[in-house]
Amino acid sequence: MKSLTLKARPEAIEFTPEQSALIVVDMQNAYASQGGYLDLAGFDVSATQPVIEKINVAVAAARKAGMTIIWFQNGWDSDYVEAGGPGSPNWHKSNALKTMRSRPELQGKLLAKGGWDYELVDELQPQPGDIVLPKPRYSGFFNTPLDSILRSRGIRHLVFTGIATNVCVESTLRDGFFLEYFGVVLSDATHQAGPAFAQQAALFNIETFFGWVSDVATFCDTLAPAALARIA
Ligand SMILES: NC(=O)N/C=C\C(=O)O
Repeated sequence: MKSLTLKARPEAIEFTPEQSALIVVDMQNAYASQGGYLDLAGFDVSATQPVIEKINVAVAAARKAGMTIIWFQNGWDSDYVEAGGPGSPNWHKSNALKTMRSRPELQGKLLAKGGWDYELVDELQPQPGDIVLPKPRYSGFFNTPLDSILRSRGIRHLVFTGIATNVCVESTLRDGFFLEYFGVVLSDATHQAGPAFAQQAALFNIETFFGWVSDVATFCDTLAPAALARIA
């Protein structure tokens, strides 16, 4: 296995594709489509289409180079037992749950397994061999088998894409940092929930304290020799 050097901020980082995962965070209608949860809760999702396209490019390059692809889907059972009741901070802070409480006609629709809001967007669909993980909270490490899956495969580097940069992407990357994973965000394959400064702040935090920041073109250029070597 040959290690590659990815140009990134604040400095380049070495990784081996076979020991790295491309993580796609919550690219569901809830987060990326008009009429989905974020849109209904008042967040701007008008600029998510380019992000979807960039993620498709990054996923294809990662797959060709032999990286593991992991897709997260955020949400709960349709009775919202997994969301927690008033005894859970999630019940108080989740804007999906709050939106449904203020608009009862939406009850059972937002982030509920089996519904359109929960589904991944049509343009981004897992392929055989990819790993799809449901998650009940912002961090992909919480109450999921992510850590075991990564450790059993010897994966130490996590490349992040998805929505939202400042919530589930950052939460998962931070938890990964504490578990000794090296986290890299591809900034143009992510989008924030909230104003543009939320994206800038999340990327600042990641590049300064928790990980590295690169972009899809640089990632694909770096992987190209590994993909060619696998074909040859
Ligand atoms: N996927 C996310 O980053 N989610 C952000 C907010 C939420 O799920 O309420």
